[in-house]
Amino acid sequence: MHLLQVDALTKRYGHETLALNEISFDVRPGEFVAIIGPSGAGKSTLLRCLNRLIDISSGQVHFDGVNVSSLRGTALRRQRTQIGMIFQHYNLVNRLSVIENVLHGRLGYKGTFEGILGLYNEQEKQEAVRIIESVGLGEQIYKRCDQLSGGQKQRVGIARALVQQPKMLLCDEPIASLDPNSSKIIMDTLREINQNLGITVLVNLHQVDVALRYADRVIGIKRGQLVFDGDPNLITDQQIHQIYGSESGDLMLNLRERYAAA
Ligand SMILES: Nc1ncnc2c1ncn2[C@@H]1O[C@H](COP(=O)(O)OP(=O)(O)OP(=O)(O)O)[C@@H](O)[C@H]1O
Repeated sequence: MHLLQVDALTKRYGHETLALNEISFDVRPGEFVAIIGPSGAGKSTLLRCLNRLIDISSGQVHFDGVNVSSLRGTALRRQRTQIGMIFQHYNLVNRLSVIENVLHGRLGYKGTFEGILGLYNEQEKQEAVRIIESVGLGEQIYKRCDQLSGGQKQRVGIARALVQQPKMLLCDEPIASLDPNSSKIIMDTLREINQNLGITVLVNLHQVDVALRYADRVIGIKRGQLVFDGDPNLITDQQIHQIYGSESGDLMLNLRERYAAA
């Protein structure tokens, strides 16, 4: 049984740009999948199509047995509670506290009235505190988000996604704005969530070495097409070259240096 089934997914922006060209793949529950590819390959577009932040031009996406390709209104909102989203630039409300931002993850479960008034029940608040503590932000619960470091902000983003009680996390370049130390904390946190809570993770990454280190499976995208789908241990220099083209020379050198140092 697959959690996610993507069939011939195509996305055009206007008449000019074919951002995704008939992409097909399936994801089983509990997989940790890294999506790699050069800038402009279509990685962000892919994640945004999967939870319908943007409309699909053609093809189909099934999530947990539901065809999400054509969902609208309440049905789409309900569907989105099942999928947590984590962004490169965190998408937090900076003037609000950590717990207020995290509770925003519950909005998909609320009616408009409750949502506008920010009405959360005691159980939701306790669960939010527990999750904030679990990502190591116990001392920052009432701090405004503009007083946090980038790595801490991203942990708020992860906590906000987790209070949704999602079946899958979609992470769009979650470490692209972070230093190596914070990046490691975020990737370790995502791996723990995957392994301990069984939540399926799809993560877009620029850094091939990080993808190879953390993922069970790598999907390579180039100019909107799927050009690799498999075990990260089996990816060859030639395949990295195929995905990254002329950028791959430095990449492969970096990879070899890193593995030699490990
Ligand atoms: N809103 C948009 N309107 C028009 N074209 C877009 C839009 N968003 C993305 N594109 C185009 O679609 C293609 C895929 O972009 P996308 O952002 O999905 O790639 P990416 O692999 O995530 O790149 P990066 O790693 O640089 O974020 C690019 O050609 C981009 O210019």
